[in-house]
Amino acid sequence: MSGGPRFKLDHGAEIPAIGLGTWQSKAGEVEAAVAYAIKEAGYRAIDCAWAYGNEKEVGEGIRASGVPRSDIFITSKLWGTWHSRVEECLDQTLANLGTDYLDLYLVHWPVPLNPKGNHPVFPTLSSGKRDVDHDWLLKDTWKQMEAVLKKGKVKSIGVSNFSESKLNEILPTAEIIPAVNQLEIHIYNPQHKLVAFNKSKGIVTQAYSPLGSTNSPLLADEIAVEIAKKHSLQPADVLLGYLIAKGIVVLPKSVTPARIASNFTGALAGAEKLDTLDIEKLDGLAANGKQKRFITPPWPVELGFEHWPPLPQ
Ligand SMILES: NC(=O)C1=CN([C@@H]2O[C@H](COP(=O)(O)OP(=O)(O)OC[C@H]3O[C@@H](n4cnc5c(N)ncnc54)[C@H](OP(=O)(O)O)[C@@H]3O)[C@@H](O)[C@H]2O)C=CC1
Ligand SMILES: O=C[C@H](O)[C@@H](O)[C@@H](O)[C@H](O)C(=O)O
Repeated sequence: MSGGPRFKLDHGAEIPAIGLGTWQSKAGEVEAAVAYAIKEAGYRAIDCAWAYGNEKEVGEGIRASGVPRSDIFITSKLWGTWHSRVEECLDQTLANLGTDYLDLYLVHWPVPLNPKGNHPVFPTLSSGKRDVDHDWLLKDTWKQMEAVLKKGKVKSIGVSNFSESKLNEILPTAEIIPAVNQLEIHIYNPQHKLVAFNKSKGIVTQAYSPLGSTNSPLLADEIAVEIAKKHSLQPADVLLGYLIAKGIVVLPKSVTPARIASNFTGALAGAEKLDTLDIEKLDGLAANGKQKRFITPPWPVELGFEHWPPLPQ
């Protein structure tokens, strides 16, 4: 099976420490990227979402790899307009991907959106603000997540973009603890406290945008470059290896074959070569003036995160 190192989830399943991201991977590019990642570069995990609009092509890429479905860890995510209809959104995702189960299903954001609004993905009010369903409770979304798990349609369930306060909206009534919390985590937004909170609850942290997303300044960070030079690594290897060394799953996205391959081998090399001092230096960057988030959609509700921009007026 391989696919690199794996981390244990609380209920005993295992999750590959490296997965390929697919957000903003375009039609005409993503099938080849996914097939290459699995067949040539050694990936065994793919991170998808209903909202990315490219799940059909991702599924084609998985099949084109020739690697059996059972060897691949597929994650997808429930979008906000579906919080009150979890199984329906999941069924669309399963049909899109051409599979009858997911390895991991996540609540994409802790923000239920109006299912009868003016747009199926991003409903808005006349003010232009996103149309949030303020009457729907996250604990009821979670009940439905538990139901699809019990039905066998998904092997693990988790959340994404949940702060400690949002986790506390579901934990008291949860029968099943989220296996994973997928968050924006990288050297400029390490969220040390939230990662520790996840750990205290047995929740594995996954890092999205681990390279700093599109046009990232992280790859040129002085300290990351210095550590890369010291170990004959690329800066991307340092950014990814740093997270894996801390027990955090990384989800680098690329549609460029050379980067898909080097992110996989480089992440492993980085995790092996970085020493305690390197990790300490990288851990301290955000607190020393480099704190920055790259993914801050204009949700008109408090998410409870540190370092989140003011809500839209
Ligand atoms: N749960 C959530 O809300 C979110 C989840 N995610 C998930 O996490 C994944 C990763 O996050 P994402 O925001 O895409 O950002 P990443 O940090 O993975 O960065 C992706 C960008 O970096 C480029 N890149 C990739 N590898 C290298 C490299 N070795 N050297 C230089 N540039 C490189 C890619 O370009 P190119 O493709 O052209 O090679 C792309 O522009 C997403 O694809 C998605 O699956 C992301 C955001 C939010
Ligand atoms: O997973 C990727 C991100 O969460 C992305 O789906 C959102 O940031 C979305 O573009 C939004 O504007 O809300």
